[in-house]
Amino acid sequence: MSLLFVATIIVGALSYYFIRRERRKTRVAELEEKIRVRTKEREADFKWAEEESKKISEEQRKKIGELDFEQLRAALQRGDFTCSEVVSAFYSFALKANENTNAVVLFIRESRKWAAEWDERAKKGEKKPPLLGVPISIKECTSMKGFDQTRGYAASIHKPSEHDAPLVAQLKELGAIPFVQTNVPMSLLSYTCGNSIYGWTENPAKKGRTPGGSSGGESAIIAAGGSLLGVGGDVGGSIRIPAHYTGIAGIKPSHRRFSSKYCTGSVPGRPLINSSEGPMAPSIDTCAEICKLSWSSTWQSDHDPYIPPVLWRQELYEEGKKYRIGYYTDDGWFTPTPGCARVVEEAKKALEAKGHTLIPFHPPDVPEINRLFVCSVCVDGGAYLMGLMENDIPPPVFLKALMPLRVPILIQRLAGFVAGLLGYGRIQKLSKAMARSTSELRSSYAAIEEYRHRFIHEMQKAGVDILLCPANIMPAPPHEGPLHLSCGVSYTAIFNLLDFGAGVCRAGTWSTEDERKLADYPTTDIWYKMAKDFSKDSVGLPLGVQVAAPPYMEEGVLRVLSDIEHALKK
Ligand SMILES: CCCCCC/C=C\CCCCCCCC(=O)NCCO
Repeated sequence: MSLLFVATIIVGALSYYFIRRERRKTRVAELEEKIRVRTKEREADFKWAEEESKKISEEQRKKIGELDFEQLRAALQRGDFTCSEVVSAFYSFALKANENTNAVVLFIRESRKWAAEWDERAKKGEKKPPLLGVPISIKECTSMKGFDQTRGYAASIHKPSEHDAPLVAQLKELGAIPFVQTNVPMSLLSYTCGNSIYGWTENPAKKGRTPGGSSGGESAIIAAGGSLLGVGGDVGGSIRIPAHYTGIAGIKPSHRRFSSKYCTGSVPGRPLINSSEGPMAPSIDTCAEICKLSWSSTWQSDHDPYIPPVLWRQELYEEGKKYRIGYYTDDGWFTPTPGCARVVEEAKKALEAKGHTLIPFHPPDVPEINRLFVCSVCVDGGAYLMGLMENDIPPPVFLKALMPLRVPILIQRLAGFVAGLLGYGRIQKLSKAMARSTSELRSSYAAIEEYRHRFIHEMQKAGVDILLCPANIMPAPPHEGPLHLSCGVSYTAIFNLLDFGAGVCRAGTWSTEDERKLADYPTTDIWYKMAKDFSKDSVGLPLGVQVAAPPYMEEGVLRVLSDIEHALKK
């Protein structure tokens, strides 16, 4: 009897195992087929773009390629080039940029039609909108009607969106022409850039290094000259870290300045830590111009009543406006590698020279805030992410990164306790990040709400309006680096948790002196060792600084970044 029982259990377990294995095989085959089809569509798209790019003379293309954003905009307004000529030129710039970066996901073929329509209207003498004919690149997960927002999941191929994201829709009405979709990391919850559908995106400054993420396709195409303006999104640094790694600029406004309607985030249903769309461009002045145009009317709140009708506040952006700026180079959680702190000191001096007042500021309790961020950005301990990944075919390093989340929460904490006994306090701290119950989740949310008021109070006490700090702990690391160092986003994630507006502009370059000083960088735990390792051999890589301010003060952030960029950008 008992033998029969044991045999039944074994047969049952084996059948379950084999059925699951077969199901998985069938699923993988289905997903691989989807990727094969998408790869063919992508190749066809690139051929199409190549043909279309020939519809302009070499001489015209060269002239267009020499223009920056403002010059191109003015040339289009004057009618020096038609929108169709400009879009043709940008197909070729994007293809060229893609050769070394693999930033482009798909071309938006309707751009050809939109350009022709604007040309037609201009011919009829209609009033020209302010962004007439300016081509813009769009992060893959930003809703575009008729296009997939896969977020790197093969399962989401051929499930096109029915709507444009509000920021895209508004930019289109202002005359801009979305012409290309750009790459993201699978899940979006990482600051690298790669997935099984489209592969890895390279940093144009150095092969083998990431352009950052999740808006890494955007930063790469812009830094490589394939686009003059892009739309990214940011829930923990996804606009700002790519800007820092590639030497461009970007701003994540506080989340109720642009509507997020129709935007597919990394973890839907997440309160408090929200994703914000925002502009990315070679210069912060372009980002400022886009914010100004967008907030010069109540378009966003007219289309999404959850957005308060806060208009552009020119008085905060006025050239010559002086601010009291709190600055720090170390947040008390993760000491940045040398160049990343040095550029903050240089930006501080440049701002003082412009007449701003710089005051040392210590953000309170960042280690605890980092723990609360990880808890709240995942919400359910990683269950949603793991569900999607298990039903898909992630690059192996993504599975490795998710491994700690597969361990039951009690074991995570026990392992953290042991790490604490061995002197690895930071690891112990993060091992307590995931909520074990809704009651723990609620108390994390309560702690975030309380922290927001405490932080503002600290700023008021110190008499500062705006903050200056590093953009990230290191210069652009190798592709897999961010997946091993998810805890390396404290400098950016804090401003998502606070819901501040925050932006980054270029402030310098990793130098031989930074490389030499790296020898003294701490190696007190595995995370510091990795950051040190990933920062090696970085001479010549771009470095940015970050500026942040409480909600609805984005104009001040843009003013300070512009002052830094003009003083320091080489
Ligand atoms: C892919 C592995 C995920 C592991 C989960 C680790 C938990 C927390 C990591 C936080 C990292 C945040 C990076 C944020 C990137 C970002 O801003 N994405 C924008 C999405 O719209």
